[in-house]
Amino acid sequence: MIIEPRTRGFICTTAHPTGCAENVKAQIGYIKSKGLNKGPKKVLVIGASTGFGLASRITSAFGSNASTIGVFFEKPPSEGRTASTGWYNTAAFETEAHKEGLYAKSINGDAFSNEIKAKTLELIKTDLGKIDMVVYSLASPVRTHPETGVRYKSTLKPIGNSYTNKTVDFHTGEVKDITIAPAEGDDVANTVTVMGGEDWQLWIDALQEADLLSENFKTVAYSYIGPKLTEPVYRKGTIGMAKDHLEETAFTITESLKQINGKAYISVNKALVTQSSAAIPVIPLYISLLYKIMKREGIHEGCIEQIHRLYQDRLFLDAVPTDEQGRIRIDDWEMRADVQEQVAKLWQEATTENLSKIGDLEGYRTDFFNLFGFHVEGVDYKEDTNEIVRIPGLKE
Ligand SMILES: NC(=O)c1ccc[n+]([C@@H]2O[C@H](COP(=O)([O-])OP(=O)(O)OC[C@H]3O[C@@H](n4cnc5c(N)ncnc54)[C@H](O)[C@@H]3O)[C@@H](O)[C@H]2O)c1
Repeated sequence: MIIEPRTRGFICTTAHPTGCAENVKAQIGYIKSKGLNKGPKKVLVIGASTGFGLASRITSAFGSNASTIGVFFEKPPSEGRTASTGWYNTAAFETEAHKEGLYAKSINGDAFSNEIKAKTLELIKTDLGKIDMVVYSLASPVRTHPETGVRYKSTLKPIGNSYTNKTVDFHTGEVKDITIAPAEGDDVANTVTVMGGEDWQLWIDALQEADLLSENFKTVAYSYIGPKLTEPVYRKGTIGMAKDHLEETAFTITESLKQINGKAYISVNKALVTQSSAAIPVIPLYISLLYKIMKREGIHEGCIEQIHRLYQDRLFLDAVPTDEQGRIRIDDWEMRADVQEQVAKLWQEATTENLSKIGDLEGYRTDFFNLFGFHVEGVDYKEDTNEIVRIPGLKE
């Protein structure tokens, strides 16, 4: 079929297999060209099909020849309907990994559930024995609690007062004010339940109880801080409370891993266009201004560059550099004072009329369509494309 982007706000309901495969190959090419001095050997990536999780899987496999198991929640294709983007990404990743003789298998389902945890543990036990790293890179708006069956929804709201600021509709380029009402009722608690650290801890506890973690095991989860500008809706909002909880959980997990000399890390990553960040009001405008400055300064990175730097210059050094709260910082270039000063200045100036000049709206849009395999250079979108693609190592 001829596959075209079908967007609804920040969602795209179609994905292009060839475009997704080209994206994955480009990320693999980047890692191969850079190499890694040191890396993991047997890795479980939870949230492995898009964004930072996919980049972590690629960096592990093609940087240090790691065997990888990926867990994710993606929609398979059916006749006349494309799969979701993470499905095609994974199919391409596994095809490339298998060509090089690398072990790569995947599990598609709800990572929050006991069933998917049990299935993953079984696969590790049978195929890998013990693993030396878990990357926890889930981003989800909902979580069904495995014990109670209650379904919690996360929100992206300020706490205390409503928040008004500029935002952009990145499809039309219209810059306008948006007001977001403050959290109410159980919004904070629910968001912490979905995006906090409880599920990360449950995974590590289950793996440890099953004796599947090797000596000096590492686990890393991803967090975000961002500038003052977005604080009310991000770091001091409902999602920020969840990130606080996730960050505290790193200490609890490290404590529980003492016997095997294991350690849990938080890596604070840069703001990037992913399916998750596109959903957060205000952030797309911030990212389009940030991209403009970081590209001009020659310090722009995507997910793959970020994760390569995380492995090469942080996580696998003998002494892992962290901030005073024990977090790894690969948002260091985003947070540079000169970068933030320039973004804050542009923020004041940004209007519908000037955004395409003073910001990188085009870069934002390209990245957004690229997420789904569209607007990828070299892909012939007029060509008839088979939407039915198999993931070779998918565990049914
Ligand atoms: N995008 C950013 O700007 C940014 C910046 C810093 C930190 N982070 C953090 O990085 C992490 C990953 O975010 P991302 O932006 O790469 O997101 P993403 O949307 O690209 O990836 C989310 C992944 O989680 C999987 N997933 C979602 N729900 C699931 C479920 N119930 N069961 C199994 N898998 C499920 C998806 O299949 C996908 O693989 C998040 O913790 C996010 O807060 C993101």
